Amino acid sequence: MTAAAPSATSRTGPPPEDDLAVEVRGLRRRYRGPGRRRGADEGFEAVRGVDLDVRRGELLALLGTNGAGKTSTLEVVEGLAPPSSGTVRVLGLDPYADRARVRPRIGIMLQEGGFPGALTVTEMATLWHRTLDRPRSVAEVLRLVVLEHRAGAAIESLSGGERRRLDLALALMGRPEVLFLDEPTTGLDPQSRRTTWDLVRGLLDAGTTVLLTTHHLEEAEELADRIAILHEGAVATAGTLHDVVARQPTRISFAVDDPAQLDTLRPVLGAAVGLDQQGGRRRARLETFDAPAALAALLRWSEGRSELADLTVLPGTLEQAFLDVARGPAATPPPPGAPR
Ligand SMILES: Nc1ncnc2c1ncn2[C@@H]1O[C@H](COP(=O)(O)OP(=O)(O)OP(=O)(O)O)[C@@H](O)[C@H]1O
Repeated sequence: MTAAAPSATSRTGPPPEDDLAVEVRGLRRRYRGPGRRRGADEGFEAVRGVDLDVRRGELLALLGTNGAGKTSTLEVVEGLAPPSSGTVRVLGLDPYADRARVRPRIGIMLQEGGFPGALTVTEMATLWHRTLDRPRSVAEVLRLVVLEHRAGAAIESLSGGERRRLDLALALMGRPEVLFLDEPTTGLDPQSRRTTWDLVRGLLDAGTTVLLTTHHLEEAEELADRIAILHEGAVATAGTLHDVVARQPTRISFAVDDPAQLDTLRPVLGAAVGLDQQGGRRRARLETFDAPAALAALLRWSEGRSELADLTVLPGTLEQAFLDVARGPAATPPPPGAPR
């Protein structure tokens, strides 16, 4: 992670504009009302200068801590609210000012569908069908989200996961070019989640662009072409899964019986080696961006010694990257190559 605020635009320079389905530049969104500081009345700025690109046909996963500003960002991109400042383009158009032209080309799955509970699934889907230009049939979307068996059920009788799938069915009924999914698999069991992932993969294969928010890191790992992690209204880190994970160190640990031996290890490694207690045994721990070199040095050092038992090597993970963002800038590791 760099000191300058990163953006979710490409690291190799911005793609050509006509390649972008969604383009967000310097987006800010302030809610009116009392501020959070005592006596302040300036409202609350939930989105503080976000840049995002979503190329046609790709899936960008927007991750972030609770309250990071994902939904606030998404609502502006969907054209449901104007930005306080900055610009947003969806399919080359302003989604708020040009919403009559943008709306028929996008699909939106909100966090809360808010459907009338007394209607049946089919009645709701049929109502929605009538509002669209060239929709998929009701039967097709219910089949896609595996909800045909609940077609005659009242919405109020659906389980949480079934309601999420109805939300998704309606979002993709209009054959959207760009699909916005706000936490699409929250409340879904592991099997239904996988079915939804397969459905999203199928839509991507057919050329649909997807901007998705999720708290399931595995979902981002499975589906995303690129990832952006938001924290306190700004993009904290972004890139492909590989880019984001490569900014995390590999963590190496091993059991030690005689901590005094580590005094000879530190100069060899040129890295800090910590010591803690786990499972009744002392473990040495170190972090490195050059795991092969550190492991080679460790093996050389361990020759002729009893140390280096129970060696574990954990490469960086998306979870680590997320926790790193959540802990804030003070905990941010230096970029690869930097001395530790
Ligand atoms: N209408 C509103 N008025 C004032 N503050 C709001 C309003 N809506 C959201 N906020 C605040 O803006 C911040 C960002 O909220 P937002 O819902 O965008 O976050 P999020 O990243 O989607 O969070 P979560 O992961 O918890 O769903 C939060 O602190 C929230 O309390």
